[in-house]
Amino acid sequence: MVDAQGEKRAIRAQVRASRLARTADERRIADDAIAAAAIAYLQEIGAREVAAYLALPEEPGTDGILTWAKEHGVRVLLPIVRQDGLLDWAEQGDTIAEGAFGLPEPTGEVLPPTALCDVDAILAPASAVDRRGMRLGWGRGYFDKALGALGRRPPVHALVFDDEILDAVPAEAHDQPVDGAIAPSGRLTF
Ligand SMILES: Nc1nc2c(c(=O)[nH]1)N(C=O)[C@@H](CNc1ccc(C(=O)N[C@@H](CCC(=O)O)C(=O)O)cc1)CN2
Ligand SMILES: Nc1ncnc2c1ncn2[C@@H]1O[C@H](COP(=O)(O)OP(=O)(O)OP(=O)(O)O)[C@@H](O)[C@H]1O
Repeated sequence: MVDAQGEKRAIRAQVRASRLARTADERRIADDAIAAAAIAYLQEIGAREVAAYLALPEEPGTDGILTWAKEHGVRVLLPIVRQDGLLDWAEQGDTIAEGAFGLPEPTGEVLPPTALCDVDAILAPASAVDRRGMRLGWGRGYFDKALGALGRRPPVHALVFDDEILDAVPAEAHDQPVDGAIAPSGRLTF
């Protein structure tokens, strides 16, 4: 009997261990490569507004992308975890606060979940993605809900390390596929 939730838990545990095992040098090299691929993509589509996230040290980093966006007048929406399981958003500013689950969060004016409709591209956190575009998150459904609620959906790319691009991740009915992945080895389109 295939148990999608059990398989998902096992993949998340493996990814968590692999992320924690990376050295600071390895992280920096990977983050720089992800930023280069992401920035090239955002330039290619002429993005003026993007949704991304503030990364924990072990996650695929977004600092390079956020700095580039700030320098080029590209507006970035960053998620804020709500009590009810949805995500609010706030524009990238100069300060960061610690939010729910110890996640770094923006401190600006809080925008509702529908703010996500207006962006040109979404760079989503993920624990793994497969070659069909099925994305696995961290198990609370925040991005599945955020993406599932959008009428017109901007293109979504998962930011992952190369070893997180798998042949198949377990899919459940509510899982929202993504359009591509951005990893140190470059951008993949599904
Ligand atoms: N940097 C960052 N911000 C983000 C996300 C993210 O993945 N990364 N999110 C993306 O959705 C949302 C928050 N998602 C969360 C998802 C799960 C848990 C959590 O508590 N998870 C479990 C087990 C995690 C694990 O398997 O390692 C726990 O800690 O008990 C917390 C936040 C919004 N902001
Ligand atoms: N659109 C939705 N509406 C209501 N509940 C949802 C929705 N999407 C996901 N969920 C719930 O969220 C929980 C976590 O789902 P899942 O294990 O697929 O998370 P995930 O893909 O790791 O999370 P995330 O979307 O945050 O990256 C599940 O219990 C699921 O029922």
